[in-house]
Amino acid sequence: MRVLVVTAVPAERDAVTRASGDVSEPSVRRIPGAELHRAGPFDVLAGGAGPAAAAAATAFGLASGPYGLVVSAGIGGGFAPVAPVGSLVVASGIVAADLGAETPEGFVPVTGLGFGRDRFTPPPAQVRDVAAATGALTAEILTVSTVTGSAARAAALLAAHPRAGAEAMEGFGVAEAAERAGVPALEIRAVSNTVGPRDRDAWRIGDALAALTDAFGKLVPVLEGWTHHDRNDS
Ligand SMILES: O=C(O)c1cccc(C(=O)CC[C@H]2O[C@@H](n3cnc4c(=O)[nH]cnc43)[C@H](O)[C@@H]2O)c1
Repeated sequence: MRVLVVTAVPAERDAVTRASGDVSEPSVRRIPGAELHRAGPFDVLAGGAGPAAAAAATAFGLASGPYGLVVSAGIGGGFAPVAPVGSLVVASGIVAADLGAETPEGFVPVTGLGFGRDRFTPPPAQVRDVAAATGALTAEILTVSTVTGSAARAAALLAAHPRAGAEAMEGFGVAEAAERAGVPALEIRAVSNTVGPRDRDAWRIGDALAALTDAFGKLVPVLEGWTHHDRNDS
């Protein structure tokens, strides 16, 4: 099974491609708006930051397929104390945390307004396998368009989403495009910073990128298992 991995920036893409060993001569294919870097079972692209860029890039990536799975991957903010810097989170739910409306009574999600959707649920068996292979925490990952920068906003997000482990900016866009293409989607985040008051100097991007490489290395045999399982089922 080939897997499309969608990151925001090239540094995250390269952290994933490094997982499959020798990438001195990466195989690169141009698709509209991005480069697809082939590395073992993964085709990896850096689609840009935010859910809109991620959805567009995922749609073009999937159209170049076929793919059996899409993974939104990269660094992310972790909610303390469950997801410390350097840890890994795999999404049990991919949630658009700021898609809705402010009202006098507070934030109302689009579903409360009577339209749209604000969450996708990745396939639980694959989430379990990823967590077991990588040691990732399983929790909801919030998609936000604005990086959280205060303790008050972090607390409000956790109050609204008590099962949240991390936030990032692309997962919901990737999942939306994948759903429309009929392909299952996962989200995996390596925690580079704690969600809360902004302190860019405290971000441990190098450690998080190393954790991402390590995680995708551990996923290669897991994917082979899924592929064999698929074959045995057919
Ligand atoms: O400056 C660098 O070297 C560098 C290397 C890799 C990645 C970056 C990014 O800035 C990636 C942006 C990407 O990261 C996600 N992210 C990370 N922390 C948070 C957060 O606390 N809240 C929301 N998103 C976060 C997000 O998906 C961004 O698109 C820089």
